[in-house]
Amino acid sequence: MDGTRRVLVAADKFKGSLTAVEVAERVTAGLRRVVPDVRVEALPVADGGDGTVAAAVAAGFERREVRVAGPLGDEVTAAYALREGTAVVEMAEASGLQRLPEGVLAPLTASTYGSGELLRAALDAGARTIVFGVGGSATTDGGAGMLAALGARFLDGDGQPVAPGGGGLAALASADLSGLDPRLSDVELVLASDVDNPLTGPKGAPAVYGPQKGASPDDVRALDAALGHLAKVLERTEGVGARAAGYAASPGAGAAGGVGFGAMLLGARFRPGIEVMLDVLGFAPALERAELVITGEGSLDEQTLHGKAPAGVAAAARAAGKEVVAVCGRLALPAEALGRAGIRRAYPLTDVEPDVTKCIAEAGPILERVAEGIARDFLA
Ligand SMILES: Nc1ncnc2c1ncn2[C@@H]1O[C@H](COP(=O)(O)OP(=O)(O)O)[C@@H](O)[C@H]1O
Ligand SMILES: O=C(O)[C@H](O)COP(=O)(O)O
Repeated sequence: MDGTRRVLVAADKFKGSLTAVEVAERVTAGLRRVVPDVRVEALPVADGGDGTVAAAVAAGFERREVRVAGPLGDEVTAAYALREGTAVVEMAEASGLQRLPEGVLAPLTASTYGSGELLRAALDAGARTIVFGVGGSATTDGGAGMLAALGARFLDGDGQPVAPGGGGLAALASADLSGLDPRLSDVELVLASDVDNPLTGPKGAPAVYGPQKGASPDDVRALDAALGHLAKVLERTEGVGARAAGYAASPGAGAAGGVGFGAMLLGARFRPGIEVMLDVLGFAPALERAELVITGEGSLDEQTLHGKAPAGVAAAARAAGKEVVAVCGRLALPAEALGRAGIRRAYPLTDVEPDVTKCIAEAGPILERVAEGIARDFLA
C-alpha cells in the first residue's frame, strides 16, 4: 500500500435535486479539495426504479433509445442499456410518472404497454439476460399492457381488446397468452424491485401505491377488484392455470402497479433491486479496491432501511469489512438505526445549510462542502 486513500462513491440520486452521477461528481470534488491525491472510484447506483438505466450507462453499458408508447399511448423516447448480452430495462423510462403528459395522473387508464415494447427491443437486440427494473410507475394494470405488447390478448365479452389501464380490466372476459413472443422462453428475465408487496389486498399494489398515482379510495377499490379479476381470468387461461394464483400472492407481484405479477407470468425471477443492480454494475470488485465507501440518497429515512440502495450498499460493504458513511439531503434516522444498517455516520446537506429550499436549489455546491467534512473526518 502506498498511503493513497481509496474511496468508493456508490450513492443513489437525490430525487428532485441531483442525479446519482452528479452526486458522485460533487462528492469527488469535495474530497479532492481536502485530500488532493485521494483515489475516488464513482459507481452511481440505483435500485431498479428511475435512474437505473443511467447507473448502468455510467458503469459502461451502451445506451440505446427506442420510441415506445408512454403511459397514455402517446409516443415517448425511452432508453435501455446493453452490455455483452445483458440488457437493463427500466420500466419508468416508458411507463413512469414523469412520462405522463403534463404530469396529469391517470390511475385507471395508464398502461404498461410501452414497457412491453422496451422488453421487445431488448429481445430484438439479442439480449440473453434482461434485468427488468420496476418502480416509479404511473400504472396499476397488473402488467396487462406489457403482456399485450409482447403478444398476449386481453378480451372483453364481445371478443374486443379491453381498454388500456387497470380500469379496463374490469371488463376482461378472457385472456390468450399463446401468442407471447417465443424468444421470452430463452432469456433469463430478472424482476428487480425494492418492494415485496403481493398483487392485491391491504398490502397490494392498488392499496399501497395507488394513491401516489392519483387513485381515490373508490379508484383503489376498483383497481384492487380489477387486478383480482385479472388473476382469476388467468387462472382459467390455458398455459397459466393455478400458477396465476401463486404469482398473485408472491412477494413482488404488487411491484409497480402489479407489473411484477405480469413479469412472473413471463417467467421472471424476483430479486431485490439493489442486489441485482450491485451485481450488474460490478460493485464487488470496486468494493475490494476501496477502504471507505460513501453511499446515500435524497432522504435517509425509515424506507431506506427497507431495501433501498444505501441499505444494500452498506450491507455489502459491511460484509466486506469496509467503513461506510452516507450523504443525503435530509436525515430522518437516529444514529442507532444507521448503525444497525452498517452506516457509521450520515452527513445531511441540512447540517451545512439549514434552509431546505436552498439545499435543494444549490444541492451541488453544498454537497461538495459536506464531502469536505467527510474527508476531514475520515481521510485527513
Ligand atoms: N438537496 C436536497 N436537500 C434536502 N432534501 C432533499 C434534497 N434532495 C432531495 N431531498 C429530499 O429527498 C426526497 C427524495 O428522496 P430520495 O431518497 O432521493 O428518493 P425516494 O423518493 O426514491 O426515496 C425529496 O422529496 C426531498 O425531501
Ligand atoms: O419504488 C417504487 O416506487 C415502488 O417499487 C413501487 O413501485 P410503483 O411506485 O411503480 O408502484
